[in-house]
Amino acid sequence: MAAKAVGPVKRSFAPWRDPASAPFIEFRNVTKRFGDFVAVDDLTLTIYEREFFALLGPSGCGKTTLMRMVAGFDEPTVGEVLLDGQNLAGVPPYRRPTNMMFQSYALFPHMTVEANIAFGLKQDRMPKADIATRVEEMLALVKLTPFAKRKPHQLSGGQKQRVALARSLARKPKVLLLDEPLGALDKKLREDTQFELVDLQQKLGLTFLIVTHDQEEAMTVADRVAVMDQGRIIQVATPAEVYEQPNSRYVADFIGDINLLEGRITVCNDGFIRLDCGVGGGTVEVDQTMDATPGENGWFAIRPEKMTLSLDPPENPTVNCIAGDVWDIGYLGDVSIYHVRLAGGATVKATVTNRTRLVERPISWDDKVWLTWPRDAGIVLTR
Ligand SMILES: Nc1ncnc2c1ncn2[C@@H]1O[C@H](COP(=O)(O)OP(=O)(O)OP(=O)(O)O)[C@@H](O)[C@H]1O
Repeated sequence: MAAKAVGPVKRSFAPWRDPASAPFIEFRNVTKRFGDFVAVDDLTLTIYEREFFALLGPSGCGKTTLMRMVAGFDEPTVGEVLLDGQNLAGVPPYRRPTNMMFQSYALFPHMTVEANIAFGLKQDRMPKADIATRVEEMLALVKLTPFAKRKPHQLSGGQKQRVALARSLARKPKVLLLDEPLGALDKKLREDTQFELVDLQQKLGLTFLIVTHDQEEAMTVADRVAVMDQGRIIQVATPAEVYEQPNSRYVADFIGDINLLEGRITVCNDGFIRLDCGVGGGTVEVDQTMDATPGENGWFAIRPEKMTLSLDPPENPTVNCIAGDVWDIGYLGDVSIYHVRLAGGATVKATVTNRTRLVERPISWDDKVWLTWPRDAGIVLTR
């Protein structure tokens, strides 16, 4: 993910920081077992109204199961799921103010776009005239008015995705549940659609819960992200927080690219930590406040784009400076990723932005280089 910007700049919306905010979706000590297998493990989570919330994690970590418990396709084995203060236990899916949009879209192939959008409304026995108005409104919302009479096979992947979205929104759910909604789209269309989704969510003022294993997608669309592992939430925070202040090696490593150097904490004062990373990493000093004791093991975590690579040694190389040899260079166009092998044998990645069009490579294979960084560039993790 390199030095990519962290999502669109969002409104100043942060109900999770306000103790007076009422929870909207609440998981209270929820466990979900399938036979002996624990898919969700004693999980507690609060999501707020109008939030765009992303569940992120590797395959099988329980993301979809969580979402299905909101939709009513699964019930918790233990614990409660509440929506707007109401316990959802026993409420069937069609009685819940939620709608789930699947990756496959599940459009009816023999029906036109407008008939697909109208389907749920007919089932709800909405008066015909109202259905027509609502369908028109939804078509305009997803910019598909000219395609109303087409069948799904006459649409592109992105258009089908928008029909599915219009159909999910037609019944005006309070919560839209999106399970890998953009999985079928190519990268470029996917990126455009992510911004459209955010736009739509803000325009409608709805709560969106998205499941994805694409971390860039989660970072782009979400107000907050929950990073999951084996049925548990490891960290819930804004995209910038999970990127800049991961609470563990698991989160640091799952989101973007990161270098982890193991060491021993030698000094830990208020706002300052020193770590001895041995021959490979040298002495690291970090501006950070944390609970740790000298002597404890720690990991210095730093993103590749936060290191400066140089052919010349720095003037005062006592801390936050390591030397190594360029072992590999990955040219990605916008940036190059340098793999630098340290004396101890470990490899560190550093990203260099290719600002000029020059194909000249000032730093090349086997060059001896120095990596430096400021004291606020990385963080120390103890788990
Ligand atoms: N109906 C079921 N019966 C038995 N096991 C299930 C059932 N549904 C899910 N599981 C198991 O629970 C775990 C979590 O599944 P879930 O679908 O929630 O994962 P996920 O994080 O959404 O994964 P993916 O990203 O692959 O969709 C998996 O190991 C899965 O095999």
